[in-house]
Amino acid sequence: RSVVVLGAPFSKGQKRRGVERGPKAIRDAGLIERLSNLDYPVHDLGDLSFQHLEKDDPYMHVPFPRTVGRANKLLSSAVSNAVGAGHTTIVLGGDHSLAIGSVEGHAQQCPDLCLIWVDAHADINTPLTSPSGNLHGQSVAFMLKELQNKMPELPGFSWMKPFHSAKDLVYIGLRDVDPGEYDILKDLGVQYFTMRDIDRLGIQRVMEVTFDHLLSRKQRPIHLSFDIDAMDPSLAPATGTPVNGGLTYREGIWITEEIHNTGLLSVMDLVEVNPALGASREAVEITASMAVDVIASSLGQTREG
Ligand SMILES: N[C@@]1(C(=O)O)CN(C[C@@H]2CCCCN2)C[C@@H]1CCC[B-](O)(O)O
Ligand SMILES: [Mn+2]
Ligand SMILES: [Mn+2]
Ligand SMILES: [Mn+2]
Repeated sequence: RSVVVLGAPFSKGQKRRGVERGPKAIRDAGLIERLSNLDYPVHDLGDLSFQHLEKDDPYMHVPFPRTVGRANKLLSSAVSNAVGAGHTTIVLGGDHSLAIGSVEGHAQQCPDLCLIWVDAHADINTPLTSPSGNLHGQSVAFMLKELQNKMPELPGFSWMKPFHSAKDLVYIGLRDVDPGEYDILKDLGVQYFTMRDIDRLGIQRVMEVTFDHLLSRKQRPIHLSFDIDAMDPSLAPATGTPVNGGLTYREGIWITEEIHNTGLLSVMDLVEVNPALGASREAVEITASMAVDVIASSLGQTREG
């Protein structure tokens, strides 16, 4: 399988400047070189260029809906094309609102995909439940058919409709979930593992239960949407919404090694690296290096040689 890398220098799903420079920071940390050591061709397709729409007033306290919607429409077709061409596709963010387009485009090619969301946050607010309005905290709500009647028609999103089922989603790493999100997770019966669950069960058991939940009936393509803020802030400080008590390095790499070992990884997002938010150059490098390690181990880099 060949691998393509696609930069999505996107920031309008949240309010902190700098996350649009995430793709460059990850490349500068040596991503392409690291992937080239693995045994398949790697194509770097460069960065998508997103238009910033002049007239894009907030809609129901949601900022930049048209800009975010337009960017995701573009990303959706880029991911759909890459997957359709037979490539395993790595999307570099950029904020987590880009997952709307990434997963939607993947689902155009692989409607039976399953989604593993590694994140401190559930990103499942609707515009009505969101405390911030920021679309990077609402990505999953746009995807789920079960939430269709709870989602207003946001300008900029008429190109898509909900395409995913709650039973085909698993969260790993949750530790900062809003009340409205908690209600949705419970109502929909979504399978999730908080950091407390990981402490109770251990990461090996968490991955066994995750794959049993998603793959036991039938093997199908995996979409891994990995928010770098799932990692403990000591390992990924340069990010917009850090939350203490995150994944250890070894837990994060166990997750990605196990996903690689399924042989089913089809598309991966690595999002929320914000070089502007590192307290020092070293903090930025630590974060970008963590992102490279997460991606490389998802694609087959092993610790045993
Ligand atoms: N749920 C949130 C939302 O704004 O919707 C609220 N939260 C921040 C808030 C700070 C104060 C304590 C409670 N949490 C960020 C999260 C979105 C994260 C997006 B991601 O892509 O980084 O996961
Ligand atoms: Mn090619
Ligand atoms: Mn997050
Ligand atoms: Mn996220």
